[in-house]
Amino acid sequence: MIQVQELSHAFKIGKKGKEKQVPVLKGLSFSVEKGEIVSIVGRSGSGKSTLLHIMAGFLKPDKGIIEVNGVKTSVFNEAESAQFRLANFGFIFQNFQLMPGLTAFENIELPLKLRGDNKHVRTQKVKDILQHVGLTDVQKHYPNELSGGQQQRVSIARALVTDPPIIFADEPTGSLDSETEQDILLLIQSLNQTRGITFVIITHDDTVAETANRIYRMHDGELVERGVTHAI
Ligand SMILES: Nc1ncnc2c1ncn2[C@@H]1O[C@H](COP(=O)(O)OP(=O)(O)OP(=O)(O)O)[C@@H](O)[C@H]1O
Repeated sequence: MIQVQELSHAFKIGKKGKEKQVPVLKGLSFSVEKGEIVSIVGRSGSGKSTLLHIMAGFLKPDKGIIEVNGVKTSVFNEAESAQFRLANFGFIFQNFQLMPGLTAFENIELPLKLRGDNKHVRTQKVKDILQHVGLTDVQKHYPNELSGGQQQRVSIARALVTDPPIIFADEPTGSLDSETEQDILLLIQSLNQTRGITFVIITHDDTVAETANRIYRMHDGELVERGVTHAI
């Protein structure tokens, strides 16, 4: 489903004329199969977010090939990447990234508006998803009127509402207490099983990593497979 081949990326830092290259990804190759939950662990600064940004097409790599469902996305320009993202990827972030001026319902509805769905289709889809993630009762609440776990459910619902085959999650439970973390991990597993969504999860946390079918560790710019926790 996702194939990453010989991916290299370095950031330039320092003053113009005296820039230094800092290599972050060094010829990294790995793949994610359809229907898997894959987690990527590694110490802070090891390049996990850089890898996610490249896979999602936010950042162009210096070298390497990325294919998603047989489509070579690494050659896309910005507009092509944005269009591909809207159709294929959902995102979940540690700090939820909800729009503070929109209700839970409106936050979830937003990607459907961006894609041009009509009001009737939007309402139906948002209602279905609210029920699936257990938020029907708080749909009119604004983000600051929701708990952390509820806000993360809204952001998961927003990621799901366009039916993307792949969801990227960057520290999805990083701001939650351990009980709420467990709820969110169970929700991710259930969405993986009932909807067949593929998840790529970046995390520091071993409990989160172990939700995955496969764990990779970022080490010295490459990914090393750390083990299969439970095969799909
Ligand atoms: N825009 C940038 N310009 C220069 N250096 C950058 C930039 N973005 C990231 N880096 C550097 O690249 C390295 C990898 O960063 P990245 O954010 O991918 O790590 P990470 O593993 O996700 O870390 P964390 O777990 O702390 O989020 C770090 O050394 C960081 O300082």
